[in-house]
Amino acid sequence: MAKKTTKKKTTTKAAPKTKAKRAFKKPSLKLSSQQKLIFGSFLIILGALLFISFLSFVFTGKEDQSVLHNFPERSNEYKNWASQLGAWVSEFFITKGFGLPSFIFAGLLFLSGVYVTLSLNKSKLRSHWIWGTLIVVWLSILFGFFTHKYDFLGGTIGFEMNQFFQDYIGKIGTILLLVFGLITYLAIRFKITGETLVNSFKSAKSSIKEDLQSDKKATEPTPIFDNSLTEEAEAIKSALDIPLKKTEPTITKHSKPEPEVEKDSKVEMLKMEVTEKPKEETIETPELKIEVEAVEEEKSETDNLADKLVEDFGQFDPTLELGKFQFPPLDLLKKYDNEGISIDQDELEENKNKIVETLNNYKIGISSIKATIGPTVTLYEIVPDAGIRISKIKNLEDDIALSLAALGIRIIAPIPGKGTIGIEVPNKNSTIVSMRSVIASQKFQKSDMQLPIAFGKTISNETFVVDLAKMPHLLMAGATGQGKSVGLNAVLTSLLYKKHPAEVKFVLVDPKKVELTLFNKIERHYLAKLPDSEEAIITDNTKVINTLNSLCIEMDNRYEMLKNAFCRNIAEYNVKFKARKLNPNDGHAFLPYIVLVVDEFADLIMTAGKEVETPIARLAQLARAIGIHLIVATQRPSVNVITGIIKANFPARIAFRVTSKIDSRTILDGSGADQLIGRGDMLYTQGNELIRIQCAFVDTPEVEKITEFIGSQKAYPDAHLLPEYVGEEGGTNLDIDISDRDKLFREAAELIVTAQQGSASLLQRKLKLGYNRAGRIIDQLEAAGIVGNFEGSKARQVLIPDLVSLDQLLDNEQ
Ligand SMILES: Nc1ncnc2c1ncn2[C@@H]1O[C@H](COP(=O)(O)OP(=O)(O)OP(=O)(O)O)[C@@H](O)[C@H]1O
Repeated sequence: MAKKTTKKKTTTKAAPKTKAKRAFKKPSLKLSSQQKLIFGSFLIILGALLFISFLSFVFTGKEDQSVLHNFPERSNEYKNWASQLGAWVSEFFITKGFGLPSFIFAGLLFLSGVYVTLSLNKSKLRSHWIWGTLIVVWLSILFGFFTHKYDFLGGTIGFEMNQFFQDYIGKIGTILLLVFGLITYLAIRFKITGETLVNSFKSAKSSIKEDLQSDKKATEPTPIFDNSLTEEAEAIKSALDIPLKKTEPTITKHSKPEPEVEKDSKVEMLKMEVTEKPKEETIETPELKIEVEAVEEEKSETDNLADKLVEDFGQFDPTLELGKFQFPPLDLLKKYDNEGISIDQDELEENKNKIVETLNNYKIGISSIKATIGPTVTLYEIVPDAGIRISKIKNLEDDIALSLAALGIRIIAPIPGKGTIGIEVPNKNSTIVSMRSVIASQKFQKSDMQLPIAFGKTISNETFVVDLAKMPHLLMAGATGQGKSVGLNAVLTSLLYKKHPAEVKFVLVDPKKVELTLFNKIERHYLAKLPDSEEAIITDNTKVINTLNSLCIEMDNRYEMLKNAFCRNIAEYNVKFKARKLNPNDGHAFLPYIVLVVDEFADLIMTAGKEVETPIARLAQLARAIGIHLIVATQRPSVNVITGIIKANFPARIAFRVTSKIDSRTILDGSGADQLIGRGDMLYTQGNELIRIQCAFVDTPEVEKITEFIGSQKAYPDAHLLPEYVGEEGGTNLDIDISDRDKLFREAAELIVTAQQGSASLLQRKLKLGYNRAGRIIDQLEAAGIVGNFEGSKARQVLIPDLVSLDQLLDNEQ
C-alpha cells in the first residue's frame, strides 16, 4: 500500500514539469526524408518555371503587355511560354521589380530545392539568399542607371532607386556608390585584401615576364656563335669520327666500336647499359608560398563554438603577425657552370673494362653490367655468373680500387632490393650540386613534409628530400674539411626557403663561434633564446647547459599542453588550434617546431660531459612528438662522444668522409664513410640502407644574402623566448624574508589560490617558469602560510580559501 502511494506521488510531481517543458518546446520544423524530397523538388520545379517565364518574358514581354492590362481571364491569350502565370509573375518580378537581375531569384529557388532535397547545410543556403538578394539589388541599380524609363533592364525598383540616388548625390555619386558596393562585396565575400591584390598582380606580372622570355627564346634566330660552334663540332666530329649531338651530351648505346681486349673475349662481348635519369623538372618562381592545408575534423556537438569562431574569423593564421613576410627568392642562390652531368663515354668504357678484367682475373664471370651516372660517382651494377659467392666480390674491394687507380671505391654487395652488386667509382670530373638546383626541384617545392630538407642529389641524380620531423633527430659526422658545415647550412637554408618564421624556430649552438654567426641577422625572425641572454647563438658552454635544460622544460610544458588538448603530437595540436578548438586563455598557443643545431658536439662533451649528454638524451628520447628536433654534428665520431645512449636515439645519421674504418663504424654501424671522396660526398641512413648523396653546396656569401634578405624584413619584437631555467646554483633555501621573495610571488599566490592547487608544475605552466624557480616560489608560499607542507607526489594543500583572504594576509604582513 505504502509503495503505491509513493509511486503516485512521483508521477504527479513529474507531470507538471513535462507539461511545462512541452509548452515551451519550439514547434519542430524537421521534415522527414520523403517530405524533403517532395518539398525540394517542388522548389526546383518552381525555380525552373520561373526561369522559363523570365526567359520567355524577354522575348514575348512586349506582346503580352496589352493583355496584361486586361482583367485576368481564361480566354486571354498570352505569348509567354508559361502562359498567364508566367506573364504575370515576370511582369511582377521584372518590370515592377528588379528587372533582369530577377533571374537570380529563379536560380536561388532552384538551389534551395537542391539543398532541401539533399539536406545540405542550411546556413550556407541562408548566406546564398542574403548575398543573392544583395546582388539583385546592386545589379538592378546598375542596370537602372542606363535606362530612362521603367523597362525590363533594371525594373521599376532599379530605375526608381537610381532616380533617388541621382537626385541626392548626382550621377557621379551614384557610380561611386555602386563601385563602393562592389568593393565591399568582394572584400567580404571573397576575403580580398589590398595585399592579395598586390600579390596576384605581382605573380601575374612575373608569369607574363616568363612567358615573354620563353616566347622570345623560341622565336629568336640561332645566334651566330652557335653556328660556328656547330661547325667546329662538325669538324671535330669528322676528325674523330664520334657521333655528336647538338644538345646536351647524351649517350647513344654502343656509339663507339667496342675496344678490343686481347686477353679475354668475354670483355668484348659484354654490352653495357647506361641509365640516365631524365632531368628533374624545376620550378623557378621568384616567390615561394607555403600552402597550409586544413585538415577536416570529425564534427561533434562541442565543435559548434569552434565552428562559429572559424565561420566568423576564419581559421587561426599563425603567420598573420608577419603577414607580409616574403620568402627568399631563388635568385639569391648561385648557379654554377659545371652543374649538368657530363658523360664521358671513354671513362665509362675504361672503367667497365677494368672492372670486368679484374673480376675475370679472380675467376668471377659477369653476365651483365649497367652504369648509373651520378654527380660525383658512377654506380656500376653487375650481375655475376651463377654460382659466384657475393663475399668473394666484397673481398676484392681493394683490388678493384687498385686496378681502377681511384680512391673512394665502394662495393655494395648485394644492392638491397635488387639482385645485383654495385661498384661505386668516383667520376674523374665531379659536378657541383648547387643549392639552387635542389631548392628549385619539384620534389622540394611540392613536398608537403613538415620540415623538408633538400640534402642534395643521389647517385641516380635525383634530388634527395627528407622530412626532419620524421627522422626525428639527425647525427652528422665527418672529418674536418669534408663538408659538414656546408651540410648544416644546406639544412638551415632548406628550412628557410620553406617555413614561415611562425612555424619554425632554431636554437643554434656553435662553440666554434664562426660557423653559424651569419644567422644572427635572422634572430628576431627564426631564432629562439633564453629570456636573459643577449646573443641568440650560443657559443658559451654553460649557456648550452642552461639552454638544453630550458628546452627540456619547454618539452614538458608542451607535453602538458598536448595532454590537455587530447592530442598525440604537435601536428594534431596545431590543426586543432588553427580550427579554434583550443582556447588561448587556457594556456594554449600555436606551437612552432624547434630545431636545435649543435655544431662541434665533441667539444661540448669534452668540456661538459654528462651535464650536456643527459638533457640531449632526454630530448632525443622524448621530444619527437612535440616538435623539437635535434641536429648534432661532430668532427670526432669516437665512442666517448657518440655514446650508446645518444646513438640509440638518433636513428638518422649522416657521414661525410672520415679517416678511419672505426669512425665509420661508430657513426654508421658499418664501413663506407672512410671510402668517400670528401667535398660533400656523404652517406645517409635512417636505420637500414645506406644512400650515397652528393650534398648540395651552399656558400657563405649565399647564406649571407639569404639572412640579409630575411633580416631586412619586419620582424617580431624579440627572438622566440624559451622558458627560464635557473641552474642548480640558483639555490633552494627557504626564503623566509619577505624582501627576498620572487618578483612573481604575488602573482603565483593568486594563481594557486584561484586554482586551489598547490603545485609547482601549475606555476611552471602558467607563468612559464623553470622548475627550480617554480619550486622556490612554492617554498616561499609555504613559508608565508599560503600552501601546506610537502606531501610527496600529491599537490600541496592550499590554506587560503579565496583571493580576499589572500589580500588580507599579504597586506597584514607589510
Ligand atoms: N657539397 C659540396 N660540394 C662541393 N664542395 C664542397 C661541398 N661541401 C664542402 N665542400 C668543399 O669543402 C670545403 C670544406 O667544407 P666545410 O667547411 O663544410 O668542412 P667542415 O667539415 O665543416 O670542416 P670543419 O669541420 O673544419 O669546419 C668547402 O669550403 C668546399 O670547398
